[in-house]
Amino acid sequence: MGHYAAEWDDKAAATEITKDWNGIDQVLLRNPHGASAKISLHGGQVISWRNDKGEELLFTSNKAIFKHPKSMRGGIQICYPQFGDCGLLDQHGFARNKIWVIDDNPPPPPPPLPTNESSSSFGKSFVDLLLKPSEDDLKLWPHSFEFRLRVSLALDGDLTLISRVRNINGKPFSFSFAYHTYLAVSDISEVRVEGLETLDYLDNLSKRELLTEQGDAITFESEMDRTYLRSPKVVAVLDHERKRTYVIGKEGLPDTVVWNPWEKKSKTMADFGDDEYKNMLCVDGAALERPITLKPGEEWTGKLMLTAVKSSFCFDQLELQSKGF
Ligand SMILES: O=P(O)(O)OC[C@H]1O[C@@H](O)[C@H](O)[C@@H](O)[C@@H]1O
Repeated sequence: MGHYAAEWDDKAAATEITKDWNGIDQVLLRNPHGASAKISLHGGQVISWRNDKGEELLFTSNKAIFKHPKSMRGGIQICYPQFGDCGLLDQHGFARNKIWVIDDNPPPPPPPLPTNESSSSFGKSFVDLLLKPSEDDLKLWPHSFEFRLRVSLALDGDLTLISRVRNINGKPFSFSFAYHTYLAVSDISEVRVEGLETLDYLDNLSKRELLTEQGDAITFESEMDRTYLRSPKVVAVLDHERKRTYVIGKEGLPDTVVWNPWEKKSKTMADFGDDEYKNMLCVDGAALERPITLKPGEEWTGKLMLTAVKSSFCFDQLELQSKGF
């Protein structure tokens, strides 16, 4: 097992494989300070991310349906090769409903930057999952690809997901992509999203009408389903009641989706509690407006980095730079 997880300096156990609700393998990443992440091979879905106090940072519905092949409501879902219903495939594409495999012999992580103390803690415990299309997938979407998903947990508890999609087809193909990320929040009415002010967005609640964000930070008082276009590399979600800030960093992912179903839609979702909209917010790093096109042999990389800090913490530019953003 140790060959796909780099060892911690203090030799604390870094990974463990157990079974999920369907008897499908899941990988537990742990760091020596008690932070952890759980990834199911079902969908390559991150199903838990806990800080060093054992607090769960991702939302999972109490009514989630844990039954293959449907993806579970919550965590971080991989939406590929289609986002939403903009295409011929099922909603959000097939990747989230497939069984991925662990790569027992992954390429090593890049060496830490010598000048930078905190980056040396980056990506020490990781797993690489692979997805290749089945014959049935190729009937629906006739493009051969290899999808490598690396999930890493750092010493400071940061969670990083790196997706690499390679075209192993004879012809170019295009796809859209999102990390559909369910953040756990204490009360959606007390939550603010910073970093998306003044941006153009597509309002998915009104036929993808193109609008411009007018307000300061985004706050919530009704259903929201928007795709912010060409958003910055870093967006922050402030949970005032819990005094927690999520910092969402991204690379290769120009867009950001913000989704909360609110009360009426919640009641129509079989795998979601009527009041659970109060305790979640989806903020997805995504590539939607302009689909990614890969020529034969080309590879695309999309990276998401999640940090959860106390709201009093000042996440200044230097800190971001030290983490590679
Ligand atoms: O119920 P699903 O397929 O997981 O999708 C949930 C939501 O996911 C969001 O990302 C979309 O913007 C919404 O339109 C969608 O309703």
